[in-house]
Amino acid sequence: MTEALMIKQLNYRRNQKQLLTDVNLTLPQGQIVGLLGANGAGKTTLMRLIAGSAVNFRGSIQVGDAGDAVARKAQVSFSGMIDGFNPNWRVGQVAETLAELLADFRGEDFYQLCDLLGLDQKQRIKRLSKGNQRKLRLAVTLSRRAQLYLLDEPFDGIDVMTRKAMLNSILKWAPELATLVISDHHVTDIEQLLDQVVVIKARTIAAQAQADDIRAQGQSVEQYFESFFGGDLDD
Ligand SMILES: Nc1ncnc2c1ncn2[C@@H]1O[C@H](COP(=O)(O)OP(=O)(O)OP(=O)(O)O)[C@@H](O)[C@H]1O
Repeated sequence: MTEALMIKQLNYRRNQKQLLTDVNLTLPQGQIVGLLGANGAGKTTLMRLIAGSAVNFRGSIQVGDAGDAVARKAQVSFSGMIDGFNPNWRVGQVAETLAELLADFRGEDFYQLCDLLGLDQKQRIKRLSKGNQRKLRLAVTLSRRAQLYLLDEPFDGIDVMTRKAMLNSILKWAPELATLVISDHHVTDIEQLLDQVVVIKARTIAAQAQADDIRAQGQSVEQYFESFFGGDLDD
């Protein structure tokens, strides 16, 4: 079986700073994976590298059959993709533009997701509240047909009701065979979704485990995650 993601000996430096060291990670198809780490651990950096938004690393990153950054961009739907958009655009314009740029963008899915999440097509990006900006990111990310979805802290600053709507969207819209990686440092937000947990600490992968195995040992995913930090969430 083709793995969804295979990373070997990934090392990445920026501005004379080592950001990731000897990262090895393999993820199977069809799982929801929590990428858990403290602030500054390297979650966003790792996602940008996988998505092909950051380059010039050592080692290899393979998404399905796609190895180079251009090929990976076509296989990975990354929530950070929206960061370069014109803040004056309206929500509807985002969809129109993406439909022109990306062969795998599904406008119908996007409009349905917007309805489900209560997003107004006519609102300009810059006028959206923080929560609505997070919803837009989620809608854009899930509206692509990709092998791998990377959701970078989708629930940051999100209230409980909105979080429920977003969790439902993820469960409903994530294609069965795709793999979803969700980064977070508040494990409780995503614990119920997770099949697998990857802990990133000190610039590398500290652990990888199936959520069911953690629970079978009488621990919650949150307790498991916290056990790597001894109550101190510094990376
Ligand atoms: N271009 C860069 N040059 C130098 N350092 C960088 C650069 N980009 C990120 N960093 C540093 O790399 C580290 C990892 O950052 P990253 O954003 O990947 O962490 P994170 O785990 O996503 O954190 P958070 O949970 O706070 O979002 C941080 O110390 C950050 O300051």
